[in-house]
Amino acid sequence: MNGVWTILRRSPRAAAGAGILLAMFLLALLAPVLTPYSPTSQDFSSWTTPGREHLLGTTALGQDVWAQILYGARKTLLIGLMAGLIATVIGTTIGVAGAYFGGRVEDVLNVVTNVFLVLPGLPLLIIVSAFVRGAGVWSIILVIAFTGWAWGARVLRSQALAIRNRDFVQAAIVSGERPGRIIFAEMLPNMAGLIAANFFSTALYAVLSEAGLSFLGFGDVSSVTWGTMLYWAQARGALLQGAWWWIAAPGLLIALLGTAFALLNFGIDEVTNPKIVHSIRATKVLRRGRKAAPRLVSGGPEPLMSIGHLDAGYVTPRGNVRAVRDVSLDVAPGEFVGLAGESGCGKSTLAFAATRLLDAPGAVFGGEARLAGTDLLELSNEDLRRVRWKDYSMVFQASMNILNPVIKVREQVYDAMQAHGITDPAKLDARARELFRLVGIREGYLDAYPHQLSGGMKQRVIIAIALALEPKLVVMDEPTTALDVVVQRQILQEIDAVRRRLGISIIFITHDLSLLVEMSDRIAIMYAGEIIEEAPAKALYAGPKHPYTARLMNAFPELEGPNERREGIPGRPPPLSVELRGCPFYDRCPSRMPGQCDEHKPASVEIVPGHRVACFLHSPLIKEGDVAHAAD
Ligand SMILES: Nc1ncnc2c1ncn2[C@@H]1O[C@H](COP(=O)(O)OP(=O)(O)OP(=O)(O)O)[C@@H](O)[C@H]1O
Repeated sequence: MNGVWTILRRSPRAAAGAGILLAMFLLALLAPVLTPYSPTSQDFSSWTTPGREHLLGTTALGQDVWAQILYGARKTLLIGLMAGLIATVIGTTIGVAGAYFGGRVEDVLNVVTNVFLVLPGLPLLIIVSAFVRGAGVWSIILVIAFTGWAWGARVLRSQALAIRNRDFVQAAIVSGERPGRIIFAEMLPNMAGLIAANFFSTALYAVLSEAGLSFLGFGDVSSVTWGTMLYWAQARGALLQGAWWWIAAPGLLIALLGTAFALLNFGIDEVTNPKIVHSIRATKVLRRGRKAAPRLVSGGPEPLMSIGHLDAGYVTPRGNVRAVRDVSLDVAPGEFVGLAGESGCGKSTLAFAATRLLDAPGAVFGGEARLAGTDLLELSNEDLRRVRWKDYSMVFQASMNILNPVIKVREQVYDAMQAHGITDPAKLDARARELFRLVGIREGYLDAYPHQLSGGMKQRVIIAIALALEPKLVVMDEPTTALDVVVQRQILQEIDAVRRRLGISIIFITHDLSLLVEMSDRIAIMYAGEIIEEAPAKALYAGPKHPYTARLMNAFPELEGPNERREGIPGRPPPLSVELRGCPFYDRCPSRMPGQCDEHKPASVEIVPGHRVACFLHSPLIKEGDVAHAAD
């Protein structure tokens, strides 16, 4: 339900579509209240023009057109929605089953889908409906659903294939979950936006098909729908008689209903595609208790990026996974901030949420992400498009896969610049060459295709694109993890050189704490969705305060000195789908204090300027509630 409200709130198109649809539902429901006449009774004089007695005039047989419109809405809506629903269920089942099971099943389902796709739609509809002619509204619904599911199956299969390869689905398969559970609990919720958009586009197809079939006389002409009204109007020569109302009323309403479905389709796509679904209920709950975001570096410069009390995660059928919990983090202009922590602690969710890229079922539950004072989470999609790439950009681990293999690198580098108004060919060329020099690729590769470049070069191209408009901030989530260590180091050195030259800020996410110590001005350590320690890199290296940071440091080899055997951290982080009481590291902490650390949550406290830690060893008296109280 939250998702529905979010879509309506964020997309004026979806809201307009829903408004029109609601109005039509009301017309259909309130038909007996809105007209005293039956849609089929022929009690009136023929061809009466619209007026007080007959709002929309009468037909050749003396039926009231307004009554026909009201009662016809019932069947037209029923046909549109039910045919849309059935076609979506068939399309989703076939698309997802093919993607999930692969092999023979996928081959067979693909052939079936392709056969339906190549058969021309209208002739197929006409042939099938000719067979079931006169069999009633439900046969029309089934005919339309039967001929209209294939396109949805194709689209949903593509998305299901992508989701099936995601880590959480692979993990569910490996852990032996049943296919039905994986499909319904893991995959389908991730496809909700596309399934809903597909439903409305199929409903649109159904309404238009019913109108077309009825108009041609292949519908159930004995029942009153907007489509059969058109059929009878045409058959009785309404236009020749000048009875425009008989044609105009159902015609316009069909167009309006089609528009409503199309608007809902676009609106859902607009909101679910641009990577954010706000959970309003959760947002409200969390905002009620919002405190002022703490400034990280006391007395430091005004931050460029200020993430304040950000809560984000995933909406799943088993409840919300709170992968980012009340995280506040500031980044000063030109600063290199490293974010480290074990796998699954929420680093990527934080990066995606703060840059408005969190895909459904990901959701921002509350908080803010201000870039130069503007909260990115509040921007309209249009405004977001304006600032993305220009004011901030992102490089992710698999970013190099976004390069289109059949388009030359040059054009793909030009893309972002052209989208922001740089169109002069000479300027584009000069800038592209400069960027390539900056990230250490020979300019000649501008005219290569991506498949001619190595993984390292492709990732450099992505970094060049991210820097193209000289953004103030670049968020990098494991940008070099897929590359070998030598290339990794070279690229990182170049990123650092570019940052210093252009004065951009960087948020850099990695598992590799030793790398961060070398590169960063400041480091934040994440654990179980929270930032548990943050400090200047050198201070953190020299004296980590949180037992987790200390153990994390110990798990990596020293930068210098003899090689020693490193210890891991025994135990596992707590699940993020449950509320945590006390310190999240309690179970694994060698210094835990029963009665204190498991009962109370330690607040993040600045123990020396610029060094914050959330641990009772260093802030024994301060619990989270105390801080909230003090802030009030
Ligand atoms: N689509 C999803 N549905 C439910 N939970 C998810 C989904 N995606 C991620 N999670 C969970 O959210 C938590 C945080 O994941 P995230 O990818 O942000 O961690 P991370 O620190 O970036 O991990 P890594 O370093 O391995 O990339 C994990 O526990 C993960 O299982």
